[in-house]
Amino acid sequence: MLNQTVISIQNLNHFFGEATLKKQILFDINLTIKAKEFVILTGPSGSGKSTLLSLIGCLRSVQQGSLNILGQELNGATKEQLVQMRRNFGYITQSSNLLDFLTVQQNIQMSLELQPDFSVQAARAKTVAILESVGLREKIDVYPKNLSGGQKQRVAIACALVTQPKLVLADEPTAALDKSSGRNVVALMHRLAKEHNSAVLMVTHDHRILDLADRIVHVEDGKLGLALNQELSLMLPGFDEALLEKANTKPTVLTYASEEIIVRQGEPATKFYILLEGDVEVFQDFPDQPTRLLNRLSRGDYFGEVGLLRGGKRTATVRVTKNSEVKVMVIEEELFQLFVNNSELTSNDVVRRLHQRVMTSHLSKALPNVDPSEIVAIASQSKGSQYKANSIIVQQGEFGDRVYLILEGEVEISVIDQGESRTIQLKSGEHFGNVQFFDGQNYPVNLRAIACTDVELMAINRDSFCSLILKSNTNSDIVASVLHHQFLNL
Ligand SMILES: Nc1ncnc2c1ncn2[C@@H]1O[C@H](COP(=O)(O)OP(=O)(O)OP(=O)(O)O)[C@@H](O)[C@H]1O
Repeated sequence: MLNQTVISIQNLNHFFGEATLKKQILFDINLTIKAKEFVILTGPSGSGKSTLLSLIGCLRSVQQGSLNILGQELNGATKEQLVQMRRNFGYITQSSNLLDFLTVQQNIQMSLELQPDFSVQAARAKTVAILESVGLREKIDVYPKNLSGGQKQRVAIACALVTQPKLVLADEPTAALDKSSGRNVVALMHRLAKEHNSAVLMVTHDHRILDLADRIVHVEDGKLGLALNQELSLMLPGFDEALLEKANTKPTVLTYASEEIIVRQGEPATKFYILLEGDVEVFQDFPDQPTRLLNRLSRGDYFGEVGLLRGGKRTATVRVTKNSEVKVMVIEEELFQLFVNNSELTSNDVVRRLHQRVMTSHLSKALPNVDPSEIVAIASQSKGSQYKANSIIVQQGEFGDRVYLILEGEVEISVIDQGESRTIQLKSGEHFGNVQFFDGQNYPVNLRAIACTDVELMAINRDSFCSLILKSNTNSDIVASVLHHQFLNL
């Protein structure tokens, strides 16, 4: 049910006008949308978005090509069949199109009256429930003129979703709203559509809500494509369109099938990848250990930066998750460096993720029994920091509320143990911290840490680190040895 195809369009063309005035508006459109997907349709004015939406909404007849909705072919459908099909849809337009002479409840009830199993009692219960989910239960008997713009749109969402439609079509639903109400309205629509298993196709020019989409498609001159610039601006916060225009290379899109390998550990790194659709898994091979799953990535993630910024070799293998199909935007190294070098925002984001990933890899190696998602969660809360050679990282006597994991460089640790001073050299992948961690108190540290070279570290919150160590305790000997070796017996 969840993977059910709601819309399947193949080779769709559409024309306006007759004879010599005949003009093609849509060209060879291909698009599939599945249940629960939230798809945003963007494109310049006059590019054909509304025409496409009206065809999908069964407000026009298909002229050429295939438009299949919920398993029914609509090329050749009669007017009655189109009307019948529309009952499966919810519509949300720019201005809420509520009827001013009806109360909120009566407006919502109108949507329900078209349903075959309509009953007044059930309709009232459904209306109350949907108004509760849009946060407007107390407005049930109010007339639309007494609602704000954002509240009207929330009622419009209630009208569109109360029938649990398989497909919601939204045309610029935030156009009349300010930034925060616009975003709230779309976030609400997103949540409710997922809860009701509805697919959503939303036309918008509003760039502030693009990150809420599962997928963005773009119409230009009647042709459909992926919205690569919009995707870039979502993933790389300092994306600059002018820079892309000047660059010698442009991003391309590649598709990979279930379980196909996109990058392989050990191979040279020359490209950066942005995940547009589907899911991947990241694996790493460590010497003398079984291959380990490090991370699962989905739309909204990128990968490939570790190899490009560290040593030029792939440090992990990225493989398409079983039964997923993946679309990635591929960016050549030169273009990636251009983005990173020209934007502090992008550079910070990429370096932050790189630190988290190197940390994930080190911790996964040290703690083989911990679920990768727990390590990723702690890595995403940890902070990277850099120290110049000879600088002090931890001063003896400071409070020890964190553990330090060395990502790059070497650190010299001095410990005074029973009146005797001992020194040890730690390197990338090793960690240090307070010896008394495990009784929950903040004791002063009895060690001093100095950077021997330039050093990059991740500071991990003490309690998070302890919880990870304790979760790895399926083999208590390993835990005991990790603790003993890393903290007690320096
Ligand atoms: N009924 C019609 N007869 C002739 N041409 C039309 C008709 N409707 C739309 N067009 C033309 O088709 C093209 C696409 O229009 P459409 O409304 O689909 O664009 P759009 O991308 O939705 O634009 P906007 O973002 O401004 O709403 C435009 O060139 C428009 O002038």
